[in-house]
Order: sequence, then structure tokens, then C-alpha cells
Amino acid sequence: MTWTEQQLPADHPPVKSGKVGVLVVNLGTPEAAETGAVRRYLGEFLSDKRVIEIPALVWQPILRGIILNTRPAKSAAAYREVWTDKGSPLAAITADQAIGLQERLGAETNGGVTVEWAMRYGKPSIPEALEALMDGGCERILLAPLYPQYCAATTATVVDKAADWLRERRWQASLRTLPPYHDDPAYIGALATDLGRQLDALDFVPEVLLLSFHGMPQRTLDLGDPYHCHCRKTARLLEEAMAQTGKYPDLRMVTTFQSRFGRAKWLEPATDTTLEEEGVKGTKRLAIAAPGFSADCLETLEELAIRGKEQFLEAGGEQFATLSCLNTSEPGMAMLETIIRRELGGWI
Ligand SMILES: C=CC1=C(C)c2cc3[nH]c(cc4nc(cc5[nH]c(cc1n2)c(C)c5CCC(=O)O)C(CCC(=O)O)=C4C)c(C)c3C=C
Ligand SMILES: [Fe+2]
Ligand SMILES: [Fe+2]
Repeated sequence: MTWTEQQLPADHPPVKSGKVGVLVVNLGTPEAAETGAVRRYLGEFLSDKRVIEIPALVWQPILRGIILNTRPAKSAAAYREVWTDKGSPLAAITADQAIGLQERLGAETNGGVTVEWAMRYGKPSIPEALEALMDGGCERILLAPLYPQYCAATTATVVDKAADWLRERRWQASLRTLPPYHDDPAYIGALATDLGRQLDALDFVPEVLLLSFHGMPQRTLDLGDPYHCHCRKTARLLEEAMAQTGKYPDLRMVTTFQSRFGRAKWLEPATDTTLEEEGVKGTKRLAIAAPGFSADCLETLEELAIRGKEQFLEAGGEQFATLSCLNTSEPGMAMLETIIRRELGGWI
């Protein structure tokens, strides 16, 4: 007889059952489109040493003295432009992706797979989601940061946060992490299918398809972060996959980096500058996609779809479309199921 089969004392902690859990994680978002909530969110996000790689003694006075007094009101106004009745788009879509994955992975043997979701900054937090999985009997957990391209400021900080939680526990769960999937045929195929479907549904034929990735300081590339190379490889493979369909022979694809923050040099070319340049040089019809974002969010719905459109049209462009992220589309969910199942090999 094993210990777990014996009669346990009444005050014994619950015995887990060895189930498998998946925790999908995305960046984080404020709890409301209001200055105070945005200040709390940005305070946590921009205090992460993986995100702002400046010594805290130098950075914290700038953050607390300037940025958190000026940016939250402006950002809150931007969030209000895209807020939904289910809250922030990023949180609502991530929650729906977790529900979709639960449906796809829930019916396995060995008690099924339990799927939870979390935000790296804000709520639900990574520790509370991991705690919920363990309370539900999960002893093996796949941590799945939904970032196709690895970046220390995104992927690594999710793993750090989970490791902080493990450090505090006597009985740890066994953790695996989802590797970056920037060049995975399942991901490239899902993008090609989904973007192709959206291009076909437009009421104009774009001359240019801009692939806009989130930017990073140039210094992180010089220090060896693979993010820039991952973005470039995704873009190349996607271009090849779309060319293979033979459907868009005249479509010019251009890769850019968006959301510059602060004064340091960021990865180039910048999305906003490129939109203006395209308009000025006579491009009339342009579509933009953000393949690095798993879910639509402030950066796609406001920065690209609202401000990007204005920039292009003011520079002389005539027709503009922002294509949706993979979100909960059938190709997107099938891709997530494929790459997650692969990592669960041997567990289910
Ligand atoms: C130095 C600052 C920032 C780095 C580095 C950075 C990297 C980075 N971010 C994402 C994905 C997202 N970022 C989002 C919002 C956002 N990003 C920054 C700054 C940096 N990002 C800020 C200040 C904000 C908040 C909004 C604002 O005030 O402008 C989001 C959207 C969040 C939402 O609520 O919708 C995502 C997603 C990646 C992938 C990345 C590195 C590769
Ligand atoms: Fe960002
Ligand atoms: Fe932005």
C-alpha cells in the first residue's frame, strides 16, 4: 500500500492526482481603461528589469517621477478606443484561447488536461494560475508564453515569474516551457492561411502587405537576443509560403517594427515611418498584419488600425486595412493545439 492510499490525518494537505496542466500566458494589460489602473499596470510592467535594462537607481526615479505621471492618462485614452464589453481585448482573447484549448485538450485519458490562462503583468497573475492548476491536481504543467518569437523581455520574464513561484513551494510541480515557434511549419501555415483568407475578403487589392512586429531596443540585438532574427525568419518563411500559393504575385511584403518607447535607438525600419514613406512614394493600397502578436491588443487595434491608418492616409495613401491576429481563428487554434500537444508528449 502506498502512503497516499493510507488513511491520512485530518489536517493532511490534499494529495494531488498527477494530472497535466497547461498555462497560456500573454503580456498583461490594465484592469480598466482608466488612468489609475493603467498607472498600476505600467508601474509593474516597466519595473521589470527584463523590459527596461537600465540600473534601477537610474530608471526608477525617471519612471516614478516622469513616466507614471504623464503616460497613464494618454495610454488610458488609447485603451478606451479599443476597450470591449469583455474588458481589455488582450485579456478577453487570451481567455477565449484558453477555453478553446480546454475543449481541444480536455478529453484525454489520464484525467484530461486542464488549461488556465494568465497575464505576466496584472491579473490573473502567473502564481495564482499555477496555484489553481496545482489545487486542481496538476503535478505536470506546461508553461506556454504565447510569443512566437523569443525575447528576453517577454518569454524569459514569464519563465522567471514561474520560477519565483516554484522557489516558494515545498512540493513543486514539474514544469516544461513551450519553445519559441517562430519558424514552426504549423505557425507559418496558420498565418499564411489566415492572412490569405483575410486578404481575399478585402474590397481592394493591396500593393503592399506590411508585417509589423513589436520593436525592441537595438541594444538587445547587439547583446545577443534572438528576437530580431526570429522576426526576420518568420517574415521570410511567411513570404515564401504566401508566394507558393501563387495568389498574390504583385504583393510586396515589407517587415517593420512598431511601438518605439523612449529615446534609445530601436529596431528599424519603424512601422510609423514606413507607413508615411509608402504614402509619400505613391503606394495607394496597403494592408498591415502583426504576425508576432497572438492576440489583438492595444498595439494592433489602436497603434496600427487607428493611428497607422491615419499616418498612411495623411501621407497620400487611399486604402488601408488592418488584418486580425490569429486570435481564436480555426487556423490559429489548430496551430496552438499542434504545438502544445507536441510539448505534452510523454505526459498525455
Ligand atoms: C521598453 C519598453 C517595452 C519593450 C521592450 C516592449 C517589448 C515588447 N512588448 C510586446 C508586446 C506588447 N506590448 C504591449 C504594450 C506595451 N509595450 C510597452 C513597452 C515595451 N514593450 C508599453 C509601455 C506598452 C503599454 C501600452 C502603452 O502605454 O503604450 C502590448 C499590449 C498590451 C495591451 O494591454 O493590449 C503587447 C501585446 C512584445 C512582443 C515585446 C517584445 C518583443
Ligand atoms: Fe510592448
Ligand atoms: Fe504602443
